[in-house]
Amino acid sequence: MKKIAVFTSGGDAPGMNACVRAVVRAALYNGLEVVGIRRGYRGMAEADFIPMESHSVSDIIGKGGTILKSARFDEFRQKEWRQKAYDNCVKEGIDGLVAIGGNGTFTGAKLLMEDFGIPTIGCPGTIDNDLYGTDYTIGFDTAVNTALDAIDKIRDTAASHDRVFFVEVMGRDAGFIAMQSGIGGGAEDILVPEIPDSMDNVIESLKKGGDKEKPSHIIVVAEGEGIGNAHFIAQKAKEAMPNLDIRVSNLGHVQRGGSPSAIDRILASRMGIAAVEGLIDGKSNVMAGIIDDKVAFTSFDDAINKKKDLDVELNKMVEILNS
Ligand SMILES: Nc1ncnc2c1ncn2[C@@H]1O[C@H](COP(=O)(O)OP(=O)(O)O)[C@@H](O)[C@H]1O
Ligand SMILES: O=P(O)(O)OC[C@H]1O[C@](O)(COP(=O)(O)O)[C@@H](O)[C@@H]1O
Repeated sequence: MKKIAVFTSGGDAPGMNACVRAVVRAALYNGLEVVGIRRGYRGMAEADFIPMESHSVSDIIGKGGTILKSARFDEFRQKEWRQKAYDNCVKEGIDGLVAIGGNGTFTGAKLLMEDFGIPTIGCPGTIDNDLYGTDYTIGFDTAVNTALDAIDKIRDTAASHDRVFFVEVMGRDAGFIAMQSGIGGGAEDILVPEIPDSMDNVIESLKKGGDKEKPSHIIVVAEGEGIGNAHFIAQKAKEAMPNLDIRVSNLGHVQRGGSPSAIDRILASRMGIAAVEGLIDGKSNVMAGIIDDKVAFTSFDDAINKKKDLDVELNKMVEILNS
């Protein structure tokens, strides 16, 4: 192996830059040439390559977003676009890839590998933490802390006005951010897609709040919650309990930005180095994750298809901590 490429794709997650830096520096350390591909698979199909030197990644470890930019590029589902991407990689002399992203990014990488045999290792980059084969994904810890900071601030105003707040956090299909930020923020209730909920349960929880002379109430709602989004749930709650002063706050994309936490910087650096060392060792079609604080490689198939379970028992804590 002589020359590898690194790219970020799908969403962006705080810590992706730390991962790009680790990949570049680990490649150079091991005597490999390295290029960056801008805007993920779009850049691969459009030959948007930039040579990376050690200084190219100076001063990015603490920066949010991704210097390589990210893109959602649905055309990559078609083989003709993957062919173009592969041809560009061959022209550029690339013989290994490090893909930083989530499920979709790994699906694209797996198809590229199956179609053309280009060795690829993935690093899990998504704030949602919903990837099998790693205890935590790059960006999750920072996103939880961002959500927590917002919940603390919402608590101040909720308490002053005796209000009920439904706070929606990200997590398209998973409740990891909701569970951790909800517990850390002292939420009275947490609604996640992994636990079947009903409006009756929500209303019961709101009534309990009233009984305890604790009229301010924070309910954290994961984006993928089965009942509906925070606005819908708030509207139903208002219909059932018109006397409550209810507000909704959707934290949105602020959760994807900002300087990565120490945990994310270190996680991303470990994963980036592991990906390069994995390629050098002849590994491919795998994701470099960290399980029980040790590097672990998991096949793209498993990372994509197996579901990482949220520990639903954590929800029991919410009941105990609100008694
Ligand atoms: N089924 C697929 N086949 C080929 N490429 C895919 C597929 N799914 C996703 N991709 C590529 O990966 C990119 C990132 O996927 P996406 O689901 O948006 O984000 P993430 O990687 O964070 O899950 C897509 O924009 C597309 O270029
Ligand atoms: O605005 P976008 O880019 O479509 O992303 C929104 C999505 O990004 C996420 O934060 C994470 O998505 P990725 O797994 O693609 O990184 C989801 O929770 C959310 O639904």
